Amino acid sequence: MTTSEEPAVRLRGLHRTYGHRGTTVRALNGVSVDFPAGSFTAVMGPSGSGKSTLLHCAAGLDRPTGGEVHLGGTRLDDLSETRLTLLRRQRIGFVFQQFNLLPALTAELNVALPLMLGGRRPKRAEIRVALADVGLADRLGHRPAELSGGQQQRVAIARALVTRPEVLFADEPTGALDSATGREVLTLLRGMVEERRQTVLMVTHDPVAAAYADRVLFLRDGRLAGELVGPTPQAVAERMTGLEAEASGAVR
Ligand SMILES: Nc1ncnc2c1ncn2[C@@H]1O[C@H](COP(=O)(O)OP(=O)(O)OP(=O)(O)O)[C@@H](O)[C@H]1O
Repeated sequence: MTTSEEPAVRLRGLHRTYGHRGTTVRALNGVSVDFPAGSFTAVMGPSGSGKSTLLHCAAGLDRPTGGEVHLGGTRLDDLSETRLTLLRRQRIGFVFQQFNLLPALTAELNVALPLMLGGRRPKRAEIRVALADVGLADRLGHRPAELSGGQQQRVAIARALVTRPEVLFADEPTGALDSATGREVLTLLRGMVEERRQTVLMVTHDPVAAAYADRVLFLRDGRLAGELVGPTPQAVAERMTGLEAEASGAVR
């Protein structure tokens, strides 16, 4: 269980290398950071800086090649595949850029699925509440193709939160949405943080999206390259411009 002193997620000396055509890519190169319970953190950085790798390692979707990942009091990086699958199912929620809903299932069944996979027979009422919480009480019987992009992402958020996970990981959750719809989704995530103390960790390219978080972490070449607490879109954009200039070699 997570106690008040314990961060929701703790990363220590995280390394992730990939072998690619005989060369080694260091996607993460020694990242240590804590994500407090009830906090909303955005991760930003130039393309290829390691954002998705960090999110995937922290969520137990990928294994680091070195270092430690702790979720509450549990160390993830050395769990067996079976225990890791179980832990992801019970304690982690994940939202993807492309929603990843099952096209043949209604919104109601998409949301019920994680509970069913966990061996439970979900009560109709709890699925309805989960969908009502994201403003979709009237869309229970719709399939993904019958919903707008923003509505599909809301179903995906309801699905990710129905198990009451300790941490919600979101990889570019507004990347496939127009800016107005994206803002609605971000307002929803912000509300989950404020009303439920939901811990949220989000990768984004968008300074406006990042400014919804309490804190923005910047990555460069697989390492932490600073943070902004209480970010504004302007401050985030300025940092990103600096990092991108460094990444392209314009500044050293
Ligand atoms: N499966 C893989 N095999 C080989 N290299 C990989 C793999 N996944 C990621 N990489 C490399 O690791 C580095 C970090 O990738 P990652 O996807 O984490 O970056 P990112 O910051 O999320 O990028 P983007 O903003 O473009 O999505 C990149 O150089 C990428 O090419």
